[in-house]
Amino acid sequence: MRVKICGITQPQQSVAIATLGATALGFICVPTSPRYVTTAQIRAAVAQLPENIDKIGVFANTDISEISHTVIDSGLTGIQLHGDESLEFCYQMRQALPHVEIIKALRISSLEHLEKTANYAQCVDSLLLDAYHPQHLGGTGQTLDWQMLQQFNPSCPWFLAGGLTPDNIVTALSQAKPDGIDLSSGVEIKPGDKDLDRVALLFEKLRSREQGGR
Ligand SMILES: O=C(O)c1ccccc1NCC(=O)[C@H](O)[C@H](O)COP(=O)(O)O
Repeated sequence: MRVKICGITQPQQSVAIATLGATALGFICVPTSPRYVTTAQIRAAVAQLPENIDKIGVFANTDISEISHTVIDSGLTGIQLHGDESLEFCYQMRQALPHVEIIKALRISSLEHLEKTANYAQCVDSLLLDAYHPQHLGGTGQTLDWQMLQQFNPSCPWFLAGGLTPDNIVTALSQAKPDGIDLSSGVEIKPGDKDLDRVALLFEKLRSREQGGR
């Protein structure tokens, strides 16, 4: 299972989190976020990371040329579109960056929202389902209704996000069956400052769940 830890701001934490077992790290490129990092900060973190770690930039309602410049200048291997990006935008993004992973994040508050995700599955590499919050786009610690996701099986791989923690991850995965998980505030001391003990605990929980066959 892919494990993405999002909202990294410190290069030394990115290396430690990769060593603990993360397969992907997320860097927030949304200036209003308390976890925002500049292109230069991302470049510094990426330079210290092994090649097999996915380096994902998180954008919201940013134009294609700005995203492309950030990706090229920083060495990101993927982007996560976390705003109101249309299907058309995702197709154009694919043409602009054909070799970069595109993840479309969708903030879900109802079954209707969930049904709309099918269209995006055609034009991106992966979906990421996050919880809806009226004021904030992400990193809110709000959980999704995992029960609603029991039958969710889109035509592309998907990440479960939204309020996941080392304490609730086993319950979440007993209900939803994602290809990957994404955590931010559930493994933080404060926004952008990850709690490495909580990250280690997360991987312990995932390992013992695997060993128990759950
Ligand atoms: O984390 C942010 O500050 C953020 C700001 C603006 C857009 C997206 C943002 N985060 C995106 C993520 O992928 C988070 O990991 C996701 O929302 C889950 O966060 P959490 O509920 O804290 O685990």
